[in-house]
Amino acid sequence: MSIHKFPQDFKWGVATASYQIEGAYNEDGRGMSIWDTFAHTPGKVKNGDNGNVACDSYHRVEEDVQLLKDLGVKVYRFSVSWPRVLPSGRGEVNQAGLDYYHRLVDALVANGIEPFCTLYHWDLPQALQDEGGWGSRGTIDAFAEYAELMFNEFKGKIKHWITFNEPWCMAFLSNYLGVHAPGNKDLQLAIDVSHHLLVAHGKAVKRFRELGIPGEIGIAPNTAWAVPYRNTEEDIEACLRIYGWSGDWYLDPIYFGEYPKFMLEWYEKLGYKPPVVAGDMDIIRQPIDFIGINYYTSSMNRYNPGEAGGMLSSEAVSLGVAKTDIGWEIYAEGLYQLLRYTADKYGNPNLYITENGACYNDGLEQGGRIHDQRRIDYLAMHLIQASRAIEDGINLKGYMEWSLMDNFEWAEGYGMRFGLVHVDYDTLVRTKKDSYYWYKGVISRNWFER
Ligand SMILES: OC[C@@H]1[C@@H](O)[C@H](O)[C@@H](O)c2[nH]c(CCc3ccccc3)c[n+]21
Repeated sequence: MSIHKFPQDFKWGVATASYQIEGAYNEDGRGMSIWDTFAHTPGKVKNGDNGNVACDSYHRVEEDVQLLKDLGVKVYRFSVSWPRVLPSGRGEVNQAGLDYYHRLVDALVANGIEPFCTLYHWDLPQALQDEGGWGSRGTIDAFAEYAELMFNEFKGKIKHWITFNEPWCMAFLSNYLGVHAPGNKDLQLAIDVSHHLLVAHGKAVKRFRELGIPGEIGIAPNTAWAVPYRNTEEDIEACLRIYGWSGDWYLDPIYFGEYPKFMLEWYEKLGYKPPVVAGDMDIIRQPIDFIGINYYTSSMNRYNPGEAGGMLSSEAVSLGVAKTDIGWEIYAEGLYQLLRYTADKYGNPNLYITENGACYNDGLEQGGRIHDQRRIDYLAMHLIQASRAIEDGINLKGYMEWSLMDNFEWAEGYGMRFGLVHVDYDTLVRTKKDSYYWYKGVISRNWFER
């Protein structure tokens, strides 16, 4: 057994997202989002689940903040529902929507918890989608206006801001693979969406600086690590394309003002390229204060130019390790390698792990306890790698576990549970799982033994 320690000021937290927990989808003036439309479309979400009610967090601010306080977190990462504050995406503000976030933020601050606000976690106002959504350059300025509204409204209260959660999901999972809202399957559209969201990110960061908003701002790509099947150039390059797809494609324009050459050449070989307009790259490359790392799993990849290799000619081969209940392989070493790669490539910037967690669908046992030992094991394995990264000089400043509570797991619906707290979706009763108590201990001690 060894002791794994963390720095004194390490920001321990948990994360959630608006569409996954709030519910109240048509209350108090909230406008429709693309996820309301998508989830209401038969066949898109397992069991026909949707976020109409979710965890009903819109009506349970005090109850949820009490869960956070009991857990002892220093930060709480949540996201804002853009259509709740701007029902049509731009123009008229819905004061009741802003009031909800004021209630949440004020309760957090009153309990000594720092709000960590994601401006966009996938719930685009449907009104903007009707005008082309992220495939249209018009959405860029709509986002910048939304961001400015939130910066001014919460100036001094919210000091940690994330523009976008997982650009790859916004672009490729949603517009090339068609798995998420709005469900398109168009590679050029996905490349257009990537570019437009990057310009929108840059404009928001620029306004953040110009407005003199106190605090820090960053972006949270989902970056999957990839291990080469054989130590050959072909397999290594197949891996480079995998994390280039979801990581470098977004971070290189921000840090270097240009798309990664190897990915540009790959797309151009297929006949695709980003719709760059003069001046875009200078807007995108506004300096940011941190990178949010969302890490869950890794893959082993090998070069395969055939069908199995897909658009990137990179085929995933099983790592031969245990999987969580959603089928993702458990590979904690990949977190360290990803942190190392990111630190080395982008000049050791401040990093937060903005998401890390596991899907285990353990249910309520007699006596109302939930023995999710597998989640505890998963978290411990990954926190060991986080502690190792810090000892190696990587500027990892915090860790936000996904997720505070079971919630709407996108296309998987409510069948996949990631929470430290169990939610009974019939009664909405919250029940702390064993992992909640374990994580509470880690936070209070700032170390753990394993
Ligand atoms: O799937 C668990 C969580 C989601 O609930 C979060 O909203 C989202 O930020 C998030 N990202 C990832 C990794 C990328 C991914 C997203 C969705 C589906 C499959 C993989 C896992 N998760």
